[in-house]
Amino acid sequence: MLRNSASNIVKATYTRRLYSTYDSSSKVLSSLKNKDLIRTQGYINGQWVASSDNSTFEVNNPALASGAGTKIADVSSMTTKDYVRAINSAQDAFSDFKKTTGRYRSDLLMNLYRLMQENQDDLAKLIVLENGKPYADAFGEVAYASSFFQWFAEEAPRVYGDIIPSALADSKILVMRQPIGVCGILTPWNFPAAMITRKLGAAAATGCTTVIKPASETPLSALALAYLAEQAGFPKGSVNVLPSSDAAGVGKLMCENPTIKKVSFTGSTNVGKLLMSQSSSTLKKLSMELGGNSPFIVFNDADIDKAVDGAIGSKFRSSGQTCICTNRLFVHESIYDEFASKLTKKLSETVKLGNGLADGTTHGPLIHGKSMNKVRSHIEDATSKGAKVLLGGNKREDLGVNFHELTVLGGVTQEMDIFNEETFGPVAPLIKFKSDEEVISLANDTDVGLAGYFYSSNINRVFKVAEELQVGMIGANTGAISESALPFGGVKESGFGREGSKYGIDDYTVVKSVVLGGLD
Ligand SMILES: NC(=O)c1ccc[n+]([C@@H]2O[C@H](COP(=O)([O-])OP(=O)(O)OC[C@H]3O[C@@H](n4cnc5c(N)ncnc54)[C@H](O)[C@@H]3O)[C@@H](O)[C@H]2O)c1
Ligand SMILES: O=CCCC(=O)O
Repeated sequence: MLRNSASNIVKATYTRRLYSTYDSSSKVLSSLKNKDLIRTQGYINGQWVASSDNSTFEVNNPALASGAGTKIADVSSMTTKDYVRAINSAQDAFSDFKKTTGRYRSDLLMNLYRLMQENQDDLAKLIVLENGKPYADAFGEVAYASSFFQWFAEEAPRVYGDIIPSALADSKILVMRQPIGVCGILTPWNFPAAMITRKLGAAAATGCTTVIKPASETPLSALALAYLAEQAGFPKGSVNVLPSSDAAGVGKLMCENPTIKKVSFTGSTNVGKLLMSQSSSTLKKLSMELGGNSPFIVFNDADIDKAVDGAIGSKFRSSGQTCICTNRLFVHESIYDEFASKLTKKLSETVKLGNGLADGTTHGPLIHGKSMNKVRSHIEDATSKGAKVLLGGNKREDLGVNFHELTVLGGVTQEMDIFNEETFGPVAPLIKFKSDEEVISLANDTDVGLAGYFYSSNINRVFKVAEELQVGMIGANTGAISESALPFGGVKESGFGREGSKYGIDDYTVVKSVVLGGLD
């Protein structure tokens, strides 16, 4: 589904081993080729340490969310005291790391990229265990995640300054870009590796040091990356990874701590707003990659078969649990019936729900009960207001408590919750439209603006709609936009800052100007 597919980025052999649907998590862990990747303690100042109060939390497999074999591991729950130690060690490390050359940091990042390739199969299995996505998607995520290290390895030696002519004949203005300092990184569970590498790659390329809190649902992938960073030769203190069950306490600390100069967060808009208010006391530089409500528009001149494929990829990737997943599917009234029937037919012929490590699985479970509740409430609200279930519509408790059928709803309108809120689950709501003006206005009728998609064969329409949609990223005639070269980020309440791409460097640097006088 990703343009950075495993086949064209990472050459590691796809050595999938099939598991029975109900194999315990520990059996899968014990099958990993590189057991050193399995880490359950925090990584501070180059050392693996338990939490200062010895507390731990459970990491569970969402595909087996009840019964034997569910628990994957007990992981140290690092306290705010541990975080302060990590922040101080990152500050100590920064004094040397900021002086290293871009070429040196490029080599470190390239080492890490290669190590991820070598361990791609094991890293993918860890992702399946803790996130639930199918193995092929997890394998693709490792490729996608590692591509940020490759990308930023290539950017690290190219963090250029500038020379600006002065108004004074005897002066010149020199502009340099310097690393901002210690960065706090807070990431979600839906891409346990890629949301970290997209931030860590840019930070390390510029000479920043980092303190990383992975989501408590998916700390094992993050700790495996910390181990690989150690192997890649990152100096002690330059990368610290601290799992914790105290998200609110750690978030507040990171925002209020004066040593941390930047916080980068990926997650929901509500938590983003809270972090922004907590950061006001230190005027912290922030990057916010927040929630979306992506429109997907099929115009009457679209190639319908391609639009169906694009919609399936964009809506149901990771069972609808990505921030750029389609949330509202607008279809022109003249092709609505044909599109709806082709979409439901293709889904019913190709989808197999199940454990991500089982043979043939195309879609895995939701992450937890909170997500299931949102999916159920959106379906129930929409059907109570007149929407029709065209496909799916039910839980699949026979597979596990977190499984839900891929669902298509017809006749969705603006009054329904699903139109106005991000479902973050496998429900595609179809909405009919008549004119370009109407659909652009409907698509923009939301407080958030992360991604948008549309299919049209008319080049004039392509430019017009691309200009009119209020989003940070657009897929025109494609439902797959993610790659390291893309400036990733949103507008409106989807946040600010751009990750990946050449712009990704900007958020981790500050501009310093030197007026050089007396040059006559
Ligand atoms: N824009 C993006 O790139 C992107 C990527 C993934 C997810 N998301 C958004 O995230 C949401 C789904 O994920 P979620 O429900 O787990 O989001 P969430 O905001 O609840 O959690 C995201 C992360 O923030 C942490 N967190 C929770 N409360 C916190 C607090 N008070 N202080 C600091 N950290 C805190 C969580 O532990 C987790 O690691 C969706 O809205 C989705 O669009 C956005
Ligand atoms: O969910 C957020 C990130 C999705 C992506 O990078 O493709």
